[in-house]
Amino acid sequence: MTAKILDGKATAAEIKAELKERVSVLRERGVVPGLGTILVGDDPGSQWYVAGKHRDCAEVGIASIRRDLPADISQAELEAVVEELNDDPDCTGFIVQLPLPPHIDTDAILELVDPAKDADGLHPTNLGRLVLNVNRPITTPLPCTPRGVIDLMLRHGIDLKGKDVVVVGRGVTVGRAIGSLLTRREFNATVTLTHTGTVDLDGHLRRADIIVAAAGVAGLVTADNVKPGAVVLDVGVSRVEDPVTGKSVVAGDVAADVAEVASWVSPNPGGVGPMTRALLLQNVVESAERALA
Ligand SMILES: Nc1nc2c(c(=O)[nH]1)N[C@@H](CN(C=O)c1ccc(C(=O)N[C@@H](CCC(=O)O)C(=O)O)cc1)CN2
Repeated sequence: MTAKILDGKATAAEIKAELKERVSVLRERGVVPGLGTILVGDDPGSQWYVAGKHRDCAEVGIASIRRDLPADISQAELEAVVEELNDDPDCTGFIVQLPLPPHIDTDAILELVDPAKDADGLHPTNLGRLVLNVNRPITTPLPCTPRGVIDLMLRHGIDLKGKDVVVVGRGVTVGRAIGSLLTRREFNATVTLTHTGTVDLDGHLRRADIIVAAAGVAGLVTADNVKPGAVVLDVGVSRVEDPVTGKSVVAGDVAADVAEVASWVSPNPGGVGPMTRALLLQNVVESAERALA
């Protein structure tokens, strides 16, 4: 068996085309959605991700607001920038690029974001509403990566009802949030959240209909621990040394041989990453639509 590809790039392009239409409807009604980004420091990776977010905005007609700040900014100065975007009517949603420098209290910064403008869906109020299952239909932003994972499967015709989903990794942005989404009645999946303390991870993986690997451990999921015909999504990002060039390269959690046993795999890059970017835009558009309703 050779697995089919869950093409995140093509699916994200499809979502962006739909969003472009919705943005032009908003603009006709006098609303210009605007995404703000707050970037602290000069990490090249973070700069690249933020630049990508602004390119995506331009593609669909969302206005961009950038706040690029020095690495030695104080907590109080950064909080003032968050407050400024909370109060800016041109900014309908914004993100604080992570990670922040170690001297900054990240939780305090994220908590200061106006929940209605929380484009990442990571504010405690929005995560709390997700856990309480009170934002149905969607009334507050949802975390982009879990939403992207689910959309990627649904748009490839994969049925989630009654499926055994094993999530590897208990991080807030993916692992914890995806369980709250997938167990909603409209998806009706059964979710097992595994982590570094899980006994017999291989056994869990071998029983899974769907695996969402978000551990950040290169090559953690191999053909040996995947059930034939399973769907495998690779959300992991870690750095490894390329055996040929000796250079540091980005690696996913899923080994290449998984494609020999799975029915579907998401490539990495080109799978969940582009979906995360598209769902960020969708959160911004939905917030603007809600404000208008
Ligand atoms: N405030 C946030 N900070 C961070 C987030 C986030 O969602 N919100 N996630 C990551 C970085 N990130 C977005 O900010 C992000 C990372 C990677 C991709 C992506 O599309 N990756 C490509 C591969 C890129 C490569 O080759 O290096 C892919 O998967 O195809 C999108 C967004 C941490 N910070």
